[in-house]
Amino acid sequence: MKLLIVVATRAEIAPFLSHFNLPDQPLMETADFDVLVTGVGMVATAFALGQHLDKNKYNRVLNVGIAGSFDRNISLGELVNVSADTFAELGAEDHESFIGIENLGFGKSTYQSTGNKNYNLKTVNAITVNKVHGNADSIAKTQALFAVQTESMEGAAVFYACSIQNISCIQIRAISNYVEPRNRNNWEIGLAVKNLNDWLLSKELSTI
Ligand SMILES: O=C(O)c1cccc(C(=O)CC[C@H]2O[C@@H](n3cnc4c(=O)[nH]cnc43)[C@H](O)[C@@H]2O)c1
Repeated sequence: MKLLIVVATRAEIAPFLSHFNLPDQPLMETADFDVLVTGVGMVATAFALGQHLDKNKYNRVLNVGIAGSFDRNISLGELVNVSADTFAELGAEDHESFIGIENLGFGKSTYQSTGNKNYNLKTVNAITVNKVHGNADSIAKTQALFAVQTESMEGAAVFYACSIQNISCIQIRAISNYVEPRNRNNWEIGLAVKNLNDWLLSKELSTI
């Protein structure tokens, strides 16, 4: 059995894929690891990963990608290890309040990494969203509700699929931007992608 690397877009791990000369297709298989490119967002990720894990066995899943940070103590380009990830929009609005899915009695919204190791990275809690934050009011409301450090559009979906399939799963993200009123000029996608790929290429993948 081997490692499955899950990523939303090919661009986020292009240097890694080039290094191993992997073809431009959603699933890339090697002797030591496979790479699944799911598409952006929790729906695309849960479907692609669920379908794949149903027919293929792995001993570990590694979700990688870029992410936004609420926490200004985390530098742009820095890598973080996400230990818990919450579907932030799952629930109901109740006038000015929000009722989480737990309190509605329909399940749970937070999923954990499993089999985590010490990678010498900051460990953070995250949310997963359908809509990238870019409005001051909604950012303030979200921070008051969840008090997490980072957000992505896929992380909780990967943890969810792995928990159903009982597969060990970790999530490493490189911070490309702060969660703030939208200003695409402030995003450092190139730096985040470089640092993420340098980290991946520095690792003996079988030890992750
Ligand atoms: O142009 C945009 O507005 C834009 C919005 C989200 C993502 C992108 C990407 O190019 C990469 C896709 C990937 O990025 C993750 N991501 C990065 N920053 C954030 C964030 O602040 N909030 C949520 N997700 C973020 C996300 O996981 C996407 O899959 C471009």
